[in-house]
Amino acid sequence: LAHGQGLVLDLPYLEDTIGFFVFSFFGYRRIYPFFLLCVLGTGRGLMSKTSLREGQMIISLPESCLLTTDTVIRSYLGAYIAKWQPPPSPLLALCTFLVSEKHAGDQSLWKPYLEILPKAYTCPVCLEPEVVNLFPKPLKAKAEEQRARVQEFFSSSRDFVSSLQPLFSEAVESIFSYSALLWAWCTVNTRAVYVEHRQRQCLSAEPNTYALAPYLDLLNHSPHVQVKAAFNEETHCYEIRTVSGCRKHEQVFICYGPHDNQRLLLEYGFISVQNPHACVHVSEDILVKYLPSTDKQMNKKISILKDHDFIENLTFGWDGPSWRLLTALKLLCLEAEEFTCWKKILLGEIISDTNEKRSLVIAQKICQYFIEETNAMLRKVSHMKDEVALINQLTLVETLWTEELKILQASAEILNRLQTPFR
Ligand SMILES: C[S@@+](CC[C@H](N)C(=O)[O-])C[C@H]1O[C@@H](n2cnc3c(N)ncnc32)[C@H](O)[C@@H]1O
Repeated sequence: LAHGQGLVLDLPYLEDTIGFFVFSFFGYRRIYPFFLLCVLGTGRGLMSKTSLREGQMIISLPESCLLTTDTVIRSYLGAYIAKWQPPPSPLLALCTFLVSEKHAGDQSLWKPYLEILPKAYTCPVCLEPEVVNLFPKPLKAKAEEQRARVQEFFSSSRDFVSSLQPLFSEAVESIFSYSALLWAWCTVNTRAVYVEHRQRQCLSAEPNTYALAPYLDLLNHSPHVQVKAAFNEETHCYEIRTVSGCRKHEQVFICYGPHDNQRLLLEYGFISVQNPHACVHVSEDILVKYLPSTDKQMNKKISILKDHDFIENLTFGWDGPSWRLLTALKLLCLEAEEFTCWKKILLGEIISDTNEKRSLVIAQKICQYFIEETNAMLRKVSHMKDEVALINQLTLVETLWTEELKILQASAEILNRLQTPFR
């Protein structure tokens, strides 16, 4: 199997577990051409028993199978949500329902689904701070934002959660603990599909676009496939069609979006090896690191880049430095007498051989700096793997840095070739 060794389980198992839920519980008996497949590396996934042609339906899940805020509002929680002021957010409503149903155990109608949900997640908010500390700088900042957002989500849930006490014999604080709400938050964040719902007065005005889709949410991500996924208003089903087709007995992948690895780790807790969208981000401080500090126009150049939205999304990728990164460097490398030409640079024009050459040299230096930094981080992670009992978390970070190193090495080679005409 492309993603490591796997174990194929046959339909009886599927019927026993989630099959019971989707096929029997909802009286929904359409048989999909899938086995459930256990794959190391991607977690569980689905495999097609037949080949799927371009445009063919992968899965069509009826609205009644979706777990949305409508489900929550129709439930025993609905009355509590309706009377709570200010109205809880759609995310809080869903998370509260997930925790409450999990607590209900055998009594929950959603038990078969809840049982197959992961017990733990690997989004940065779930990782140890010493592991997050090993992230590339931009990801580390986003991971810290994520942690702060989840903590705020938890503290702002306290009053609403207290209002639910009449529903439970145990103290609500112990049921809706930080770890329980974190688990629910990660479940929604990593598994929900996008379905627009009408705004409900009993919920806050934040986006109400989450739908948990049992069975469908076993589909793993590949950046190499294309799918069309949306809620079909005519059939009232959430439908996914393959655009690229799928071979018989292969795992069926969908594409969560054209995300780079840092985004995949941040939102879904995994890294995609050989991801064509993977890249290494160049921040402002690194961009100017190898430029002469004596350049009197440097501040002006930086503010031009900022005004024209050229200071962010500067990257190295498998194809070398991005056009945006080279353009920013060309502008920063302008000689004093060329400075008036800055608009031409932003339009993609070549100003002079000197400018072309200088910008490539600086790009190469930045790339080399990143290669050294990446190698140092890989050594650090490797030492920590010997000492700290966080092997899975450290392996995740190691994979991220290893992929970044491959990208930088490819970029360095490309930059070498680009400089040949100027030697
Ligand atoms: C919608 S679920 C897919 C089903 C999941 N594998 C499971 O066992 O429940 C999304 C999660 O699956 C995992 N995943 C999806 N695609 C992956 C991939 N290409 N490589 C590794 N893990 C992947 C990640 O943990 C992600 O958060």
